[in-house]
Amino acid sequence: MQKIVVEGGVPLKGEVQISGAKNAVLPILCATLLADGPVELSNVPHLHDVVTTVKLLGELGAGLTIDERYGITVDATTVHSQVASYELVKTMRASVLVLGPLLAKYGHAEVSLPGGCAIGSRPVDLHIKGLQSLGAHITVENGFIKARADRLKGARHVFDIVSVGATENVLMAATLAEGTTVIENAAMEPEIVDLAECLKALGARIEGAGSNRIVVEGVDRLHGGAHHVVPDRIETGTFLVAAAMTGGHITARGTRPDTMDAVLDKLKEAGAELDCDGDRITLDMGGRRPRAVNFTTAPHPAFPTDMQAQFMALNCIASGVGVVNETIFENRFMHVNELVRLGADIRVDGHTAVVRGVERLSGAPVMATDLRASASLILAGLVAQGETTIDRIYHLDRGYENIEEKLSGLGARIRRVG
Ligand SMILES: CC(=O)N[C@H]1[C@@H](OP(=O)(O)OP(=O)(O)OC[C@H]2O[C@@H](n3ccc(=O)[nH]c3=O)[C@H](O)[C@@H]2O)O[C@H](CO)[C@@H](O)[C@@H]1O
Ligand SMILES: C=C(OP(=O)(O)O)C(=O)O
Repeated sequence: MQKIVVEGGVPLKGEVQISGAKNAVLPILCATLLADGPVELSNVPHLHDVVTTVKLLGELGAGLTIDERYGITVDATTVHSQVASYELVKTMRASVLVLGPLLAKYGHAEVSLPGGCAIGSRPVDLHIKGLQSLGAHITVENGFIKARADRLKGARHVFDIVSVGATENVLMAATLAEGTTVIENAAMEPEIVDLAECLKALGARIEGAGSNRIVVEGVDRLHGGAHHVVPDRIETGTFLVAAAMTGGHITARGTRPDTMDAVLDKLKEAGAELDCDGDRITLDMGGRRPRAVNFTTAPHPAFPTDMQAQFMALNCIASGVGVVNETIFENRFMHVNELVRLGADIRVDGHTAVVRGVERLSGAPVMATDLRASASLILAGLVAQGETTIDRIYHLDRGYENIEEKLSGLGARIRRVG
């Protein structure tokens, strides 16, 4: 099995190109199922999760063309199956996002339940309730969500709690429903805005994406079109934290500073100097040790759960004590024990982790447990004395494109072995 080996101690310097966002491209690939013509996607990151989604679309019968720059064109006019199998869905939660599009387009869909994952249970009751509000009949049998509707009907739906995935499923389904759908307490993530932009390019009528109230005027059909995927704010944040931890000076290129206020504010609080200029963010730490920061994860625009592990790594070597509250997932502290193996001082009590910064970490073999946990271990390895070997890096390949090449380009001593 492949591993990543990091030798700590180099302050990162230089420029890094940011890829398209995993959490935007996955729902957008699912949305292509709604269109009556080819949909051309650019700025698609080359990630394992993208490969899995493409495989799923292929299994459903969609025509797929991939160009030399990893632009993907999906032609869903040849789709002949409305069943998403367990084999593909189990490896990736985002597969449940074919439910809304298949149901809206074909009047029926069967999608395997995604099941839990390392960071906590991943229920889909909110997805189901939302689609039921649009008139779908849904049962859960033999591990499958089975949905049926002659034609979905627009309705007002108020989400009990903010859910990114459920907002996406209902938004996609509503584009082809009869009449107006109002989604209240909608998720406001930049990836929802990007999905709405793509749907609009295909002829959907949507207002309010990015606010907590989205209004969709259903249309009879969506046509083909083109969309450029939004840059990955979590990948951007991960590189900026890496630079801050190593006392470095880097520029992230091809990103969107306006999508990451909470993260940039925390970096400033940690002592980083930041300069945002168009699609570039420059961070200068000037060799200083970061200050520990307190934060609580919550839906956008608050601090993202997908940056929790990386900032936890920063707190490990910062001056002072940082208190971290995780409110989205019940089990998203899997990286704590691994960081402790590198010499970190962290106490967990329920949803709260108290991190006392130490002067230095020391390299050791560690195990990646999920995607962002893997990233946090690389970041810790970048500042640890000696060699850190990270096992089970397939998690990393789900969500970071060429992370070791990109970090090497910034001067890090990092390599993949095995
Ligand atoms: C609000 C939030 O930060 N969502 C994150 C969540 O999105 P993802 O779409 O996976 O999860 P949701 O936004 O749906 O989950 C938000 C909360 O709602 C609960 N829930 C969700 C669906 C459902 O049917 N029933 C239910 O109870 C979840 O357990 C969770 O506590 O994970 C992604 C991957 O890490 C992140 O990119 C998203 O930012
Ligand atoms: C956990 C993540 O992704 P997923 O919801 O696809 O598991 C993530 O992006 O951090």
